[in-house]
Amino acid sequence: MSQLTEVAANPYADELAAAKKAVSLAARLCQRVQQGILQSDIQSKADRTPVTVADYGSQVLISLVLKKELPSHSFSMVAEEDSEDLRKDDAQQILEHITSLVNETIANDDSYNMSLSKEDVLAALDGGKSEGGPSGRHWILDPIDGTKGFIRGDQYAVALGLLDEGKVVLGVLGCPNLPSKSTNKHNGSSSGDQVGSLYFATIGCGAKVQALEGSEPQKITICSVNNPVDASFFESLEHSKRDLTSSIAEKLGVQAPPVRMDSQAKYAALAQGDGAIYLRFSGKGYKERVWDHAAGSIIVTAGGMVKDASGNDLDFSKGRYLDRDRGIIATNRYLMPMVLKAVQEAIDEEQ
Ligand SMILES: Nc1ncnc2c1ncn2[C@@H]1O[C@H](COP(=O)(O)OS(=O)(=O)O)[C@@H](OP(=O)(O)O)[C@H]1O
Ligand SMILES: [Mg+2]
Ligand SMILES: [Mg+2]
Ligand SMILES: [Mg+2]
Repeated sequence: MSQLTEVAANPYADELAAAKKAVSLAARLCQRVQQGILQSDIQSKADRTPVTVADYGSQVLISLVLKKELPSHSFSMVAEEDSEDLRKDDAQQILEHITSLVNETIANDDSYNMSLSKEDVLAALDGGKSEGGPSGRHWILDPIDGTKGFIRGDQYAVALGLLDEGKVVLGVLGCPNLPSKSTNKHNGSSSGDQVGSLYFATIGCGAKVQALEGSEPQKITICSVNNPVDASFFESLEHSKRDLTSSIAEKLGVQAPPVRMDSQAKYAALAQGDGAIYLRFSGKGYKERVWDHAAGSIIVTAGGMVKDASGNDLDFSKGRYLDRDRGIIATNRYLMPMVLKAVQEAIDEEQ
């Protein structure tokens, strides 16, 4: 397809190309850090959740690449991290470390001839303080989703979405540790799946996967199981109300044990047909953040459905938090009505 035809078919082709480039570069930084992560690379945030040099480095690189690749676009970003903790006196060493990680990642790639100062790094981080909302365009970024999984050496995702007039129109998920069925199918490999994939979708154009290091994109499809007895479900490793999800699974007659996985890699795995259902029910009072679902949900909705517990679409237009009714359910269109019914019954019984 010529570039002109591609732009006509996909009005977000330029943004998609920039987002894929940004996420790939950030994933490279993350992979390097995960291989040799030290206790001194990890900090604790005010809400007691962890953040690492790679979360910060990834956010800096992504904002940098998006600005470089889309110079004529206005820039607004809703991102998880900010510079506050790094501006403290005792954070100077870690800030230096982040700055050199970012500069080394740029130097190892041929695209940009530049070097960032510590001030540039702080300013790039604060470019993610937008409130988002229902009008205009806003990037939505989780520079590392599943930081706990990242630290453990397990699954994590670099998750970038684009909100346009309150709707998610594009999503890219870099999943360095997730095996991709689709890329494997086409490279003829029989000795295990290709690990390290880039999943992406733009509204109305389906979802695809390619190797993080670059390969021909392949379409992915959600599984077509229509009997819940044959379905398996994903849930979070640490933030899941297991009593509720097991009650839902029991009502559905699901036989397989839950697949517990960190991060939006769950959405990617679901979108490529590795399982049939993703149930996300967090503790009472926890408000979901838009960056934990924007990229993942559009990759699933390309072939499946993502709803809240009342069967409504997720509303990303309300700022940094998701306006939703208890719980998130992702599955194919055959299973969704049955899952929603089981969810309602399980919630009613719980009350
Ligand atoms: N209490 C509570 N309940 C629900 N969700 C929470 C909670 N605390 C944090 N978070 C958010 O969960 C994000 C990670 O989601 P996961 O699906 O990877 O969870 S888990 O780590 O597997 O449990 C995680 O994203 P990252 O901070 O990007 O890792 C948080 O935004
Ligand atoms: Mg997250
Ligand atoms: Mg994060
Ligand atoms: Mg976090």
